[in-house]
Amino acid sequence: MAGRGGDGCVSFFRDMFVPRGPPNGGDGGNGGDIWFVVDENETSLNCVKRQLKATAGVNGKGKSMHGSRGTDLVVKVPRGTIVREIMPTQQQLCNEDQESGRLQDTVHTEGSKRFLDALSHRAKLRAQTPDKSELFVHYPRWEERNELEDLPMPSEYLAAKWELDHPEPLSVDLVSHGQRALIAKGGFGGFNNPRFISSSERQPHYALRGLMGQRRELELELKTIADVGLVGMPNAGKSTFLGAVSNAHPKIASYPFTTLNPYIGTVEFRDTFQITVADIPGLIPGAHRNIGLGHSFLRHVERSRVLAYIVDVSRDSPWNDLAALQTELNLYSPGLTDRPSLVIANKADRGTRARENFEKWQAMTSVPLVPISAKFNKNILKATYTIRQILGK
Ligand SMILES: Nc1nc2c(ncn2[C@@H]2O[C@H](COP(=O)(O)OP(=O)(O)OP(=O)(O)O)[C@@H](O)[C@H]2O)c(=O)[nH]1
Ligand SMILES: [Mg+2]
Repeated sequence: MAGRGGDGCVSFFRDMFVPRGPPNGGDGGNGGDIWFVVDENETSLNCVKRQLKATAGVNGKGKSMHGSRGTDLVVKVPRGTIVREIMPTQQQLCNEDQESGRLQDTVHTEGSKRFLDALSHRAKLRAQTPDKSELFVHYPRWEERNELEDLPMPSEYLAAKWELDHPEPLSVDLVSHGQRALIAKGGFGGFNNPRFISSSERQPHYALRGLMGQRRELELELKTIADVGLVGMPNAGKSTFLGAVSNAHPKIASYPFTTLNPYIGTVEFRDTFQITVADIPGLIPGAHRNIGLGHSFLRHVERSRVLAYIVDVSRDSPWNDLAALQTELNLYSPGLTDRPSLVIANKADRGTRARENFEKWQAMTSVPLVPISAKFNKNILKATYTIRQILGK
């Protein structure tokens, strides 16, 4: 929720010789806004609190002192964050309608029903337009004397209120470093009493209250954006590969499902060209039935331009592993495997079996196949240059 606007102040100039001077209240400050800003160093949404609140604007004071603006709340989010507004469901809207209609349900006769209809309609209207005098701060003991029914409201106030009452549903995709999005706008700060001076009113004994800040219910989803997405079975060596080619230091271990969260590394070439690579948890056959860690992480490779399949080439018939991976990708999002891709045949250091497998595989496929040993840093450059070549196409 954004900050509430501060109230305007009603006050008058006072001096030893001027007991009733001109009005000199100050305006209330606007409430703080809530902003999201993309920071590429953030990797997860854990940093975003469940409830966000910006500070309120300060009330105006006498001697024309304006209240200061509420401080904006700026929240860092990772690149690839998608923000959506949660709209009230049909059911919730129905409940609200029932609530206001409850009065009617207890009535049976036609005549009294019409009477209660009118009553509840009026109650509804009143709920929408609160007593106008409540929108103002009154000078002590002037509440009764201030006649504000016909007072025109300032256009800035009306515009701010319109915006608050008719919010555009929020839907943004935060894709680049430094990108900002206004998530909730702070409330309008109330006007002071001098602003209400007119030909008919020289001494206004009222000032405007501030408006509430915007309040939104949002859903955040992270769909990582990297140039290359690493896809492979658990233990194939995805994280070892990422560690070998980039500045990242992902956790590596000899058991499956070492990686539990997506990880992004940047590969730097000699000519300063850079590519980002996303390492995600391993995928196993049946992931679409939520076996293993399921499909939930595939959204992190969904937006990659190139898919790099990491396959342990020392396993029996490694091409079956590739087929299984592709099946899972297509079950997650049909057509995902049409994306430019290459196969990185890892663990090529593992004896003759690895070499035989590789040679056999190369003879039967047309996809780029690069043998490497991520662990012993063999042929890594060939792999990164092949990726760069595919990206350039
Ligand atoms: N011999 C050999 N072992 C490797 C090679 N690359 C990785 N390994 C080993 O394979 C094991 C798994 O490596 P990881 O990089 O953690 O595999 P991963 O694909 O990230 O696994 P998950 O995160 O569990 O999906 C580790 O014990 C590595 O040391 C390689 O090129 N040769
Ligand atoms: Mg891993």
